[in-house]
Amino acid sequence: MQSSSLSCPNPGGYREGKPEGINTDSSSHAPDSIIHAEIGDPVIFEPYWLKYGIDMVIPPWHSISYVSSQRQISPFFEDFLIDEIISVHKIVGNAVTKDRHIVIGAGSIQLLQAALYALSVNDQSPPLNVVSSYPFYSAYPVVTNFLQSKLYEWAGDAMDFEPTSNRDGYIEIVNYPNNPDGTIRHAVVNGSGGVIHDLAYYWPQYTPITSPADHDITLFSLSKFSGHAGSRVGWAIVKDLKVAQLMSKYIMHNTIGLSRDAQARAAHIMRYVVHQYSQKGSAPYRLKTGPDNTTLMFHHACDALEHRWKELRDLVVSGSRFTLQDYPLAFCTFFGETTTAHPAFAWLKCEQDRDCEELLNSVNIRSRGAHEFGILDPQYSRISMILSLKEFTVMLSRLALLNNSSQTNCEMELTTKR
Ligand SMILES: Cc1ncc(COP(=O)(O)O)c(C=O)c1O
Repeated sequence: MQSSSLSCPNPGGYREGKPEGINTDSSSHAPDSIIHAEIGDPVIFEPYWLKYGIDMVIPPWHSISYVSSQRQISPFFEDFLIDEIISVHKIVGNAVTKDRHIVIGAGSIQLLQAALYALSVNDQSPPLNVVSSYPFYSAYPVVTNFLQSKLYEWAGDAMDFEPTSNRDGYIEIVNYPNNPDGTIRHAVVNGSGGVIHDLAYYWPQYTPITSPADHDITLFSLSKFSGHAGSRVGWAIVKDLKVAQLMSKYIMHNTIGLSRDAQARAAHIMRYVVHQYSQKGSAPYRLKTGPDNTTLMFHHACDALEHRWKELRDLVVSGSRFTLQDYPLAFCTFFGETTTAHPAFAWLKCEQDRDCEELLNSVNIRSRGAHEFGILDPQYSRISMILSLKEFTVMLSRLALLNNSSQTNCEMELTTKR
């Protein structure tokens, strides 16, 4: 038995297939079935990997030891995964990796906690304030306060945070493109604190890549890069060696590193993507240069998201019930074209209804209401754009029902169809 995790993917083994269509049968969804659009589960990638992915085998004798690397700042980080991470960023041009340290964790959510620890552990002051501009990713307050740490505590909206002489210790989390509203954000607190940049969605399928990110601590996640959320692999690119060492220490004490199987799988997936694009030369990798582009991961994902966003926008403008965030055009260095964002979530505003989450609930679409993102206005709710095609299609048909009818009429229509 051989482990393909340790060798280059064989181009001859790639399976060809048609790109994801949008014409999926939605009849099997009963009107009372629940559409789970409240979570950001990236199963939109599943058909792609089913068609184009190549198999990988990890034999039972492989990765038995706790430790692997002799080269990295932690013996729990696989050298070959770090090499692939660097290659991926080089191809995409979305982050500076030269003279940086890479820390690997169980998803970017563990790395966020590692970064909070690293930035606060040597601070003698009362707990550091953790802030983020709202609407902020709903996990930030939960994760920050989960263990009721003495090192840091959630302090809410970064815009409201006023550093004063006796209250200036803070850590700001900046997320771009932002979950839930897809906007590009910058740090807003002008004090002497640390900043964590969460760039889970800074990939060309979601937003134009305008320049390589170059921050003190930058978090990325396999889940939004290629859809492999279940592998639980994230990485941080860190400027300062001491911060990287403290983050690695947190991961060592928290989970004794990350599964080596997961690291091998992540490296295998990345190697596949790197191989695809390096065969095409260097960036820009134009969007419409040939029929084989649909076999390329970023092109395929970008296409699928662009299609979904067009469908949702067409629906929204055909009525007056909903509005959506607009995104500016920007030059994407990866595609070499001026493109716009197609975020993983739509930040839907219900124009005629007091509570958007409640309205969507009435047609069995679960969404995440604005209150979870620090916003008091219940007219906003977040829906996933990266759910399965089947669920997306049903969600659209239910939104269409709502769009041109009063809530009561719409419910009547759904009831009649049962
Ligand atoms: C902004 C943001 N950061 C981090 C995460 C967590 O990613 P991971 O699955 O790598 O823990 C998510 C997941 O949806 C996210 O939306």
